[in-house]
Order: sequence, then structure tokens, then C-alpha cells
Amino acid sequence: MVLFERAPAKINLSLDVLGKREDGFHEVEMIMTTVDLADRIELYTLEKDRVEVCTDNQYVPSDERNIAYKAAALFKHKYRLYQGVRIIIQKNIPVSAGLAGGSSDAAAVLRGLNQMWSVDASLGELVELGASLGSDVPFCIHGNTAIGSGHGEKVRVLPSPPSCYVVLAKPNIGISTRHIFPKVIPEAVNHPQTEEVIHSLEEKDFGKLCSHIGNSLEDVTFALYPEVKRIKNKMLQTGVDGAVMSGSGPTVVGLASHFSKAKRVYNGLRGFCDDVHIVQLLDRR
Ligand SMILES: C[C@@](CO)(OP(=O)(O)O)[C@H](O)COP(=O)(O)OP(=O)(O)OC[C@H]1O[C@@H](n2ccc(N)nc2=O)[C@H](O)[C@@H]1O
Ligand SMILES: Nc1ncnc2c1ncn2[C@@H]1O[C@H](COP(=O)(O)OP(=O)(O)O)[C@@H](O)[C@H]1O
Repeated sequence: MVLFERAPAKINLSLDVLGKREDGFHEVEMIMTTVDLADRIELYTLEKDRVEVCTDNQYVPSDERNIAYKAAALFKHKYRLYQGVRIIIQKNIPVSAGLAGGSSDAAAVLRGLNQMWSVDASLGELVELGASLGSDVPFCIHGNTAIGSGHGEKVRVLPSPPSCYVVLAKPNIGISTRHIFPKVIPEAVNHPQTEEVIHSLEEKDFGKLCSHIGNSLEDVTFALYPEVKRIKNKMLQTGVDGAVMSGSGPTVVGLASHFSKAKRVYNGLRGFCDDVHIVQLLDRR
């Protein structure tokens, strides 16, 4: 049996760090949505009780270190399943980019195995399983647009954003989330106005959305990697309506009301930054 799943990239419209927790994680509040840049996951049932992973990206492990492998092993263990699965991952989402590519692959594997093996686990059960794999997995299971709180495991669905074009620009560096969080001083960083971002979604007010997007991790990432700040500034100079770093970076997200504007920003970034995409929001509810 074979099943195909799309694993879309997430972008942050906001990310606020509220404080440090005793378990080593940080209390966050982050508004996320998905875009039409996606990995493609193929799942094949194997008779042998084993998990196999193949990827086409040299920076992504093809063994038990792959988060998609971990998701399959966890799912098999939880539901006492003794058949195996081969997972083929076509990576289109840049790696270590702040776009939750790995988390989205893991979420796609949980969704896919649930369907392929007729387990019928509820969304809540999948979210709980996903939370043990990584802070972004619960959102990736939900998709659409949502606010994540706790360390990311509590997810509440929000209205879809107003329609727009999204420019994604990633400098030629990868950032590990675990290197950024320890350097955050919650009392010292800039905090986005999360409530205003929620109001702008409720009112479908694009201008208001653009003026309130923000990310508390920018201060730390910009200090360590000034090229990320330069990309954000370049986007703003070339006329994007709003710009914000996604996750712990380094991808910068630009929001543009029209394709012509997105194209101008895209052209302005070419030569300045190699990995640039114009994409659209997936959430069209
Ligand atoms: C920062 C965010 C925002 O969307 O995204 P990315 O930059 O990865 O896209 C996520 O919270 C990343 O989630 P994820 O990549 O799943 O990270 P995890 O494996 O859960 O955590 C990696 C490490 O980051 C730190 N961490 C993560 C989340 C959080 N709320 N507080 C933390 O302090 C912890 O040190 C943890 O050990
Ligand atoms: N399926 C996967 N896709 C991408 N990266 C993966 C995957 N499995 C494990 N990894 C490892 O996780 C790290 C970053 O994952 P990724 O999800 O791309 O970054 P981010 O959390 O910044 O969005 C990399 O070190 C990568 O090797």
C-alpha cells in the first residue's frame, strides 16, 4: 500500500517569548500559518517490522535521527503496530531555516500512517504524540492558521490571514533553534503585539497585520547573524508591506499585497541572497 502526503512549510506571523520555564523550554506565544512550499512524503507499507527513510537532501539524515523516522517509530509503538514502513522524503523546504520542515514531515507521517493503517486516532491524540517529537509538530498537525502557546504544544485555531503574496528569503546559513533560545533574555527583547495580530486576522485587515507582525527572537538572531537583519532591511527598502523573521531564523518572511510588489522585492533580493521564493498562503478558509 502507498500513500502520499504534503508537508507544507510554516511561517511565523508572530513569536513572543514570555519567560523561561523550569523544564528548560521557554513559554512562547506564536501565530503561525502555512504556505505552498511543501515537502512530498511517500509512505509504503513493508511486511517486515521496520522503518526505512530515504531523502534527497544531503543535510537531512536517512536513519533513526530523521524526525520522520521518529514519528513512525512512536506511532507504531503507541498503537502496537507490527508492520513496517518505507518513508521517502522529497525535500523542498530549506533545512534549518525556521520553516519547520522536519516538524511538518513528522506531522505528515503521523497523519499518513493514521490513515494508511486505519488506526483512526483523533486529532487530539496525534497532537499529543507530536508534542513529544518537537514544539512545532502540534501546529503542523493542525495546519491552517493558529496560535501556539506553552512551549508550542497548545494550539488554538485562528481565522485565516487576508490574502497576500509571501516572499521567503534565506541566507546561506542554517540556524539551530537550541542555540538561539538560551541567549534570549525575555525581559530585554522586543515583544510583538500578539492581540493586535489576532484582531487583524479577525478583521482581515492586511495593513494592520503588516504593522503588528514581529518576533522576539530577532534580537538574538540578528546579533549573531547580521546578514538576516540585512535581508529584512532590504525587503523593507524594496517596498514589502511587512517583514518578520520566521521561528529562530534565518528565513525572513515578507508580506506583499500584490504579485507585482512581491516580484519587485524578489528581484531586489536576487544576488543578495540565493534562496528566495514567492509563495502563497495555504489557508484560504
Ligand atoms: C522556534 C520555533 C518557533 O516556531 O521554530 P523553528 O525556528 O524551529 O522553526 C519552534 O518553537 C522550535 O520548535 P522545534 O524545532 O520543534 O524545537 P524543539 O525540538 O521543540 O526544541 C529545541 C530546543 O529549543 C529550545 N526551545 C524550543 C521551544 C521553546 N518553546 N523553548 C525552547 O527553549 C529548547 O532548548 C529545546 O531543547
Ligand atoms: N525530515 C527532516 N527534515 C529536515 N531536517 C531534519 C529532518 N529530520 C531531521 N532533521 C534535522 O533537523 C534539523 C533542522 O530541521 P528543520 O526542521 O529543517 O529546521 P527548523 O526547525 O529551523 O525549521 C537539521 O539538523 C536536520 O538535519
